[in-house]
Amino acid sequence: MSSAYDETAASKSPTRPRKTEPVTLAELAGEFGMDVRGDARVTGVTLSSQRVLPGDLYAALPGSRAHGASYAPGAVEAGAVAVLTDAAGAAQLAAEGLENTPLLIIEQPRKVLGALSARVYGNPSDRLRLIGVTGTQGKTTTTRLAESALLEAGHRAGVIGTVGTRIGGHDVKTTLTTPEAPDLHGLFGRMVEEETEACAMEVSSHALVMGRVDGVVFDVAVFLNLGRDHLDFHETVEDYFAAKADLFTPQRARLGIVNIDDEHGRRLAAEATIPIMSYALHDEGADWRATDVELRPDGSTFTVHGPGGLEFSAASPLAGDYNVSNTLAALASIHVAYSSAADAPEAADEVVRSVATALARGSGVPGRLERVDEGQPFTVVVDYAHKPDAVEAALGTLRPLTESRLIVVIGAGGDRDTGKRPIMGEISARLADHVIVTDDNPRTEDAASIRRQVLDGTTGGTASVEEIGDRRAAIERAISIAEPGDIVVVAGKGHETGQEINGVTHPFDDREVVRAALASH
Ligand SMILES: CC(=O)N[C@H]1[C@@H](OP(=O)(O)OP(=O)(O)OC[C@H]2O[C@@H](n3ccc(=O)[nH]c3=O)[C@H](O)[C@@H]2O)O[C@H](CO)[C@@H](O)[C@@H]1O[C@H](C)C(=O)N[C@@H](C)C(=O)N[C@H](CCC(=O)O)C(=O)O
Ligand SMILES: Nc1ncnc2c1ncn2[C@@H]1O[C@H](COP(=O)(O)OP(=O)(O)OP(=O)(O)O)[C@@H](O)[C@H]1O
Ligand SMILES: N[C@H](CCC[C@H](N)C(=O)O)C(=O)O
Ligand SMILES: [Mg+2]
Repeated sequence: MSSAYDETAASKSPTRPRKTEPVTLAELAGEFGMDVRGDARVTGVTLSSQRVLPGDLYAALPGSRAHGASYAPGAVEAGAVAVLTDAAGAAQLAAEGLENTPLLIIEQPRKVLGALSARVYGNPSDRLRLIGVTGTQGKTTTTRLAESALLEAGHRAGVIGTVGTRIGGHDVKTTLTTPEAPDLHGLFGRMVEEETEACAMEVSSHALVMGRVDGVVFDVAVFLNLGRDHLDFHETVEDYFAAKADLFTPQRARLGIVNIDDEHGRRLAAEATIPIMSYALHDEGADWRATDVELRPDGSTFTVHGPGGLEFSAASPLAGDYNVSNTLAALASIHVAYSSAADAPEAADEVVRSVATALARGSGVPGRLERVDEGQPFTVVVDYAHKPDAVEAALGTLRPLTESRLIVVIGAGGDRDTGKRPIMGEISARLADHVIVTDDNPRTEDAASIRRQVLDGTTGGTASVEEIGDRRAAIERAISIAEPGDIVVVAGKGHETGQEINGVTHPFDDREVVRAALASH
């Protein structure tokens, strides 16, 4: 290995390994069946011209807005030593005056991108205990719980998902829930360098369809549930199920942990082509069960029953029975991840017992039933519920915990599935006492029209309803009317720190806005 590579910009980027063994275009072309023009020694891969580091292979892929080849000149300027593209991209490069740039050419380059990225970074995922979590609801919660409890129990753990990435307990900024394959394998490479043992990551259905987890074989894949979501991206629920089910095939995972309380989970357990272990709160036939469940406003305790008579107690820092289900999934997947052939037979039992004890010491999950407490005589909770099942779950959990009134501030995001809007309005007006319909991220849509669609759903409910478009004003109003014993829920944005309106993201954090409102209450 040349020590020069330690001097590259990669050594300063926390999203990449500091050191990689250079690989030549000729080697990559041979291994992945690509045409090659010229040669270069590649030390990294990226899909984004804006994140090129010197020595990178820039993957110029066709997209929905542009062909990546249009950004190749910028990529080369930033230090890319070669470009991976298709025939159309190669022609575009020539037209842009980049005819001498070393090239790898293949039809459908996205199909090789995952395996190629893994190769460039030295297949780091093979050296991690990898947990991949899919489902409509609960991915962030489950992965973050797994990571924080592993850390608390003394294991070096990482997590990748909607709230970003953490390596050894340190935040690393990533933007997609499931990063693109080159970024993902780079992150794994860094995790291996940081001596990470285990990584829990969210696998979105977009990621599966777009090949973002290609080149990864998960030690354990987890299926939480399937509800209404992303019907803007997947044409039918059947397509959406098929996208998620693809994770439970031998090329993607060695074993599946599946929630059989969920209708689609039962179907997956029957149809999957890898070994499956089931978990459930309600189905007594499941391999992993939780009994003696005690739900409190600030968390829950329960007894876990696993295979082979394994039994231990667990205490989760999160309220709600759905979070008991998420926690059970996290514990079962940790047990599987620590039960590889190379481990001593009892090792996984020991790990999962200590993790279950550590859970309550771990942090909660940002923006998931997150309480904002400034000593006020009522409760304020910020929750990322932005889909019908999530609104139902969060409000359904808080309703029986409410001594007086349940006040909900809610909206819906623009440029996303429109069908969910009235359903979210209906659920709010049925479960809450007072609903304030406001803006979420309008994106490029007319905010008033989105609110109208949410309001349309509220008409048959028992709650009183008002409309305040400005989200800050809506939150201030909710706080101003709250009385002792009330619970105020601010739904939809959770951990988000910005509000996107017409392409501009304005700083906005529900938790901070609540704190400011409480200060002047
Ligand atoms: C539908 C979708 O997922 N699109 C993703 C896709 O876009 P695209 O293929 O259409 O790309 P494009 O914008 O036409 O650009 C073409 C190419 O030029 C490149 N480019 C573009 C601009 C530039 O300056 N430089 C540059 O190199 C792009 O990286 C891309 O490779 O490839 C892009 C590059 O990686 C992604 O940023 C983009 O995600 C967009 C931003 C997105 O919003 N994705 C969401 C829907 C998403 O993936 N969400 C899921 C889960 C959500 C959930 O369940 O909650 C997630 O995993 O995050
Ligand atoms: N198992 C569950 N069943 C139903 N609702 C849930 C469950 N877990 C979490 N929720 C609700 O869904 C919201 C989002 O949870 P979380 O962020 O963990 O899910 P996610 O799958 O990562 O979502 P996203 O795809 O939007 O990132 C929570 O704030 C809560 O309201
Ligand atoms: N990953 C989700 C986040 C939605 C968050 C919510 N605040 C909204 O804007 O709808 C999406 O992009 O669909
Ligand atoms: Mg998530």
